Amino acid sequence: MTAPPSFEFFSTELYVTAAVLGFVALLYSTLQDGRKLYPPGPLGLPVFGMMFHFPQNQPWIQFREWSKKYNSDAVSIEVLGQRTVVLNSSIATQELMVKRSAIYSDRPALPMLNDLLGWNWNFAFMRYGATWKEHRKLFQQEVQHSLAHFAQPHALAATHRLLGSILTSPEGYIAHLKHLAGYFALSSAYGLDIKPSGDPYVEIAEKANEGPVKAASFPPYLVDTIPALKYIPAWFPGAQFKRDARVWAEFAEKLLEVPFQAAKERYVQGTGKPCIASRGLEEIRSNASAPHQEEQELNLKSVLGVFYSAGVESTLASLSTFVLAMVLHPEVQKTAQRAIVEAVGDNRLPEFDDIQSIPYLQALVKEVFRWQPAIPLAIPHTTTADDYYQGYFIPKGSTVIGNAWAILQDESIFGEDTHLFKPERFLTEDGTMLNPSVPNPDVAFGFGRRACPGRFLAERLIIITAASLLHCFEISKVKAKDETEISPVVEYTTGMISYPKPFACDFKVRSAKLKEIIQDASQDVGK
Ligand code: HEM
Repeated sequence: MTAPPSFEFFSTELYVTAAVLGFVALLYSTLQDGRKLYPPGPLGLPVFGMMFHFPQNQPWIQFREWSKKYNSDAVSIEVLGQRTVVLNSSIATQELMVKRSAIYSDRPALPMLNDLLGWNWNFAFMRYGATWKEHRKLFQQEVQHSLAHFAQPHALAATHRLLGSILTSPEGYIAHLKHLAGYFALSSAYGLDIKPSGDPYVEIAEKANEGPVKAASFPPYLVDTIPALKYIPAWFPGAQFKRDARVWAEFAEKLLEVPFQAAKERYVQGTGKPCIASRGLEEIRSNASAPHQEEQELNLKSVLGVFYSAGVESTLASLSTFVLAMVLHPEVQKTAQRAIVEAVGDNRLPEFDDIQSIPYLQALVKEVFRWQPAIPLAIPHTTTADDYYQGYFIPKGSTVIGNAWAILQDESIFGEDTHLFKPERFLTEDGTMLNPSVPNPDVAFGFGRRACPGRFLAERLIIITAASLLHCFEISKVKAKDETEISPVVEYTTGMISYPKPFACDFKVRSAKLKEIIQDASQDVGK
């Protein structure tokens, strides 16, 4: 992971340009909006607003603090005339991002990402409109079909390879978890069997991913606040962002093309595995008389291109949180292991049909999503019309952020001690069933019409991975030379995706029999 961008990228010349443009924008918006009352929040400097005081480290925490300080679940700040509204309660996100989703579902224009990095084919960052609707519909339709037919075998294969890798080199567990997520994305989308290391498709996808990770982080690139900056030439002092963009754009194009062409070739030769690409291509071919064949293929290619970029890092962050929670809470681990062994026995690996009968495991995975959401502020939405919330004015074009982290910490929703990891909060008092009166941690997957459409794929992969790791291994703290245990600290990174900071832990296989079963299962993957 590369560090999030900072305003230090920019030279004095750019700041002066920014200040002039910002002043004009501010004057314009002030004249337009008159004396309307915005959601409260810190004012910052004249013209620049909060540009130099945008919270840099884990802004979700600061946003909740402001919400308390200003006694309002909606708070807002302005940067160079652009208003950002942060919603810190479930009531506010339900009211605005869900009930009024017709006007809260746009994305910011993101010129850095969409224009300079060439990610405009990715519907996760598209403006709300006909093309976004078409791509999202196709994505959902393909995911649904995949869930019913082939996602589970792909997820099991990825999990078995993970178990084998952890058995061989437990210290590399983060790389193995990432490989699991990448394997699942590329095999279910394109039918590709990626190599355990040095895979060329993964290299392309990883390089391409650096672009959105940087461009979608907080604080935003200056060019996203002042789109006119995208026209300055790459040689201009301070225009490092344009030079970076050129490199990343090349990989965004490769991510779109290279795996798709590989899947198409296999499909044409009849050698492809069941996957979304082969099914989509088959559907296009079987409708040969329908118009716009090329456009349909382009849509399929674009939708497939989203799988790796949208799914891998968020899955990795959630699974890393799972491992951290298991290391810190051996008692939770033991309870889950007992429940899994009771359902699965000791002579085989867990399968999807086992999951329904293990409510404790289901509660545990919900708690992973709740305790430390992988994307604490989701992805920003934008409004397409003026609106009011509790008397406050939210102008058209405002950036709207749902503070998922704050909502998932709300004790009035999830019970007491929400800062603690306690799967029991999702269970009935006797611990035998999921408690229907405690809501799912849905907001970990975003809000309204833009909520994560890959959620059910991600949940299946994560729950079978958690079940398999717990069934096969004891996950524990590492020991120092003097035999004392080293307890990891709960510390998270800043950025659109938030990961636990790296920590060491140990995986010990639970029996010789399981070791054999893992070796057999992992050898079969990719054959
Ligand atoms: C634990 C794993 C995951 C988490 C926590 C997660 C979370 C999220 C969140 C918070 C958003 C933003 C929603 C919003 O704007 O309100 C999102 C969007 C999205 N996610 Fe996921 N996601 C995960 C896995 C996946 C996977 C595996 C895929 C694909 C297979 C995927 C595809 C997408 C797409 C395409 C969008 C953009 C939707 C749109 O703009 O219409 N996600 N996800």
